[in-house]
Amino acid sequence: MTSRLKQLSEAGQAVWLDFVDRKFLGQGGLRKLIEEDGLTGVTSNPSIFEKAMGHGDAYDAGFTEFLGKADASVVDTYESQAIADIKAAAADLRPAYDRLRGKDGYVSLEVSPYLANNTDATIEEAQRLWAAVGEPNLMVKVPGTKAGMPAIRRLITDGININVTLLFSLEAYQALAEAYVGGLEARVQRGEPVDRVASVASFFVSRIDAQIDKAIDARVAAYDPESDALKAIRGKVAIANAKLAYDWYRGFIAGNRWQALAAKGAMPQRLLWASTGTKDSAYPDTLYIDTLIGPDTINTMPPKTMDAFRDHGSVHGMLTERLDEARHVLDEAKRLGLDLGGVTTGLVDEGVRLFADAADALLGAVAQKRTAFLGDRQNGMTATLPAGLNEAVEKRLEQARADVWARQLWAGDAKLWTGKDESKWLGWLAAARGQQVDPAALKALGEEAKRYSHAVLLGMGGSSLGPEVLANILGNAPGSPTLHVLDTTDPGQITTVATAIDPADTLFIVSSKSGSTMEPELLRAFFYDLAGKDGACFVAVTDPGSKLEATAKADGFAHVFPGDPAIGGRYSVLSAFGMVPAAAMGIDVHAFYEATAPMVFACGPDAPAAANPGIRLGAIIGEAALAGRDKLTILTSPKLAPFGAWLEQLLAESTGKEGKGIVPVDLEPIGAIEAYGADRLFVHFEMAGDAEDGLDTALTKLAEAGHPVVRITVAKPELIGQEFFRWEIATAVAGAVIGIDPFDQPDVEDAKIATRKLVDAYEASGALEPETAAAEDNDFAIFTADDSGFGSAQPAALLRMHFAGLAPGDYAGFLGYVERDETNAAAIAAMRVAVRDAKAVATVAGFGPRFLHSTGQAYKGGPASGVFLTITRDPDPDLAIPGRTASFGTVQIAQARGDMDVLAARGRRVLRVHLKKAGGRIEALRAAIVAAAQN
Ligand SMILES: O=P(O)(O)OC[C@H]1O[C@](O)(CO)[C@@H](O)[C@@H]1O
Repeated sequence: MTSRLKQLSEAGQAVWLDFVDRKFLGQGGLRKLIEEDGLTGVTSNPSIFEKAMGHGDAYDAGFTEFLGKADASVVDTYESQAIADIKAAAADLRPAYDRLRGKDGYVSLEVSPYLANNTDATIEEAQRLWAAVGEPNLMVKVPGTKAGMPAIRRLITDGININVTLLFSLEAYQALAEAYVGGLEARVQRGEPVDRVASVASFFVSRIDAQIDKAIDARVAAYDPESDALKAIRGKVAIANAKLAYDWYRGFIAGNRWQALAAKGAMPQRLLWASTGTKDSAYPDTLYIDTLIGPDTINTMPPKTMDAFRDHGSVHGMLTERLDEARHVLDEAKRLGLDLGGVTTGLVDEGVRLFADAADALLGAVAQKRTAFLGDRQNGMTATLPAGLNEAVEKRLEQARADVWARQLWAGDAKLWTGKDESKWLGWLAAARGQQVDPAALKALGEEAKRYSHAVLLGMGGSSLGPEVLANILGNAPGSPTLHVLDTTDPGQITTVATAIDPADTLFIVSSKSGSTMEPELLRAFFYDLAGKDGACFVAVTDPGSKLEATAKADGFAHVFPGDPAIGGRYSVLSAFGMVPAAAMGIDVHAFYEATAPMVFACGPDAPAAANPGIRLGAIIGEAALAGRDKLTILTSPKLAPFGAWLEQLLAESTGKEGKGIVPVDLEPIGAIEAYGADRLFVHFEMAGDAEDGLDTALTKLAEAGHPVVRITVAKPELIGQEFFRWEIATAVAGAVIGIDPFDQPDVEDAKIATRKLVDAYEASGALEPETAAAEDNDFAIFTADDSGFGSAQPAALLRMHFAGLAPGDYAGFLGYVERDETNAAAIAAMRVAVRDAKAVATVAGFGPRFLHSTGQAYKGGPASGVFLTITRDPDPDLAIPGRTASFGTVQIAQARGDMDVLAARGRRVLRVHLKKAGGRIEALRAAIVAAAQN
């Protein structure tokens, strides 16, 4: 017996398959349907590909082959496989296409549903897919939205075959017919052929009944007086709607306008019945086939519906029959207030959303496959979160997916944050792909730098911390100079570097985005003098037009490398600010970007929130902060320890404002469980083969005790660039979660102003403003912001009172305006441990003025929970600044005082200890703090 499906084609209706799958195609399933059932077309959509690709392993070999050639974005990975399937289906259908001379034999591939409301993007994507598939029997599928119509007209004009999807109403269908005909007429006008441009109008059926029937059922259940009339049209509205669309089609193609095109060989835009699987089990499963048969139409069926029709479908009930009844059904629907217009409008939006949801699921699944395939080429991340936080994170990720945060972020949509000028600060996204630097210039610099044994980078905050990570984690290549980073005014530290180098054998890199930051300016003056005013061994990295650029030109610097003004300092490491020093150290910048790329792809606009490692991390740290776990505690395996200083400036300066934000806790030695309050989130970084004894067990115990623990693994040093990028995305996303602008630093400026005031006064008068200690002994002089409440207590008593104020959720900050060396670092670490263990609070530490350009923002502008101890001393020996009255030591003290004034003005609890020469200096303070914490 002839297949029942074949009988449909005999009745003039083409049978298409609404399904694609790699195995099915590979096993000849489509060819069998073509042969046995007379099938002449295939349709696909994001849901179909999600079912095919998102589950099972049928595509694993394809993914492996594609990604094995070069790493790629999530969407490119998906498309590579979708296009392969579409090409395979096109090949199977090609004999039919040739035999029917282009009248049929098509396969459809849909443009991204994310573009459904964007005409230009739809055009671009359709043209791209058309070229990528490169088969004449492809139909690019475009949603029939308002924005879709002009795109369709344009694409038809271009001669691209178009399947228009998501048509529900007669009005939309008529607008589409206008677009199609308009496109063909434009071709005729240009003298181009129209006989091989094909288009179909996919009219959705069952979804209409699903909505209308629901409304009917609700009213019947509520004993509507019209219940009988309502029941009489149940399950009939969608078919009536389709029949009238077909009736309009017949009238239209009979008209003169169409006939003129037909005379030139144009093919009518056939109606294609889609959404033909019944949604209501009370209806026959072939309802939307049996009733919609007619010449020059298509019915695309999912395999189940096709099987059902093959088994028990009936070929009767032509579309042209009982049109009066159809009109009556629609009249009745109108009379009964069933609002078909509202339903069909709503269904377009819902259809777009459903396809976007399916695309999210599909791309999420592909992202996971991609990550699994890449193995340790992409840094890993796992999170163990307490139940409440986990729930909040998953909820946030779902919101981020539905509200398209990934695409909003990459498109620079300020609405993701506070709607201010955030869109101007996203240059770091392109920079991560190597687009901000000039590779040839960097290569040349690398060669040039080989003539030096040392390189010294002079910069602050973002301009110094990234290069410092690169120097400490990657180091210089053999034959290239060793990089020293100076981000201080501390005379001892400057002297240490000045004596470690030979100025005649050193390349100096002056790095400042603004080009007006005080510290690099003073350091430049100092080293320029030291190098005998020879600009040839200096290079500058600075934003175009800065004061530093002018100085560099005037002083004959060897090169000036431009930054991108659309990148803030703390997001600048993957731009010239990180890559110039990297190149100078002999690091292969091109290879570095390649090693970073997997994370850039993984965090791309096409990776839905839950499968996007940057967004997931941002949701975790943002939600943790909202839940009071705002002390992000950084623990690392030894080789990754230098990363913390860069990370803390990124997090603190980006999020710590308006009394909100994340307080990063770096270099605090791990402690016992009891030492940690409920305000912690632990983040562990581990380089392969670098595990620290006992740390893993300690982390497991912390997680078991209910603390959130995120673990990040890095296979080798070269992959550190991935963490720069992951955390930049995460920080930007955490900003959105917390509700702040992650790209400004509103509280940094005040300390700079206060310092300048003090230094200017010094330059004018030769002395800093006098100050009176609140208490003094042989070791220390203690200064308070005001003398209220302290009376004439002894230093020890003042310290005790200061730390006694620490409550759960507070943190203690040690701000040392002393040389950043091992002795001081160890002493401060011991102070932190003593306070943490005694008070169960988090502790932070910074060396001044370095931290002023980093965590200083959060200490002043973030949560008001900091209790600070500023540590100063008179430097001995001090160091003169060329051309200035003030010495480096004076500037450093002025910075400490200026910072303390601003902290106090912001209501932060702060005390300053000035270490006296007579005492044991830092050791004496360590002992005093240990004692003060105990009481
Ligand atoms: O590169 P610049 O302009 O010298 O700024 C250095 C650092 O100072 C800050 O502006 C904070 O003071 C940081 O954001 C920045 O990274």
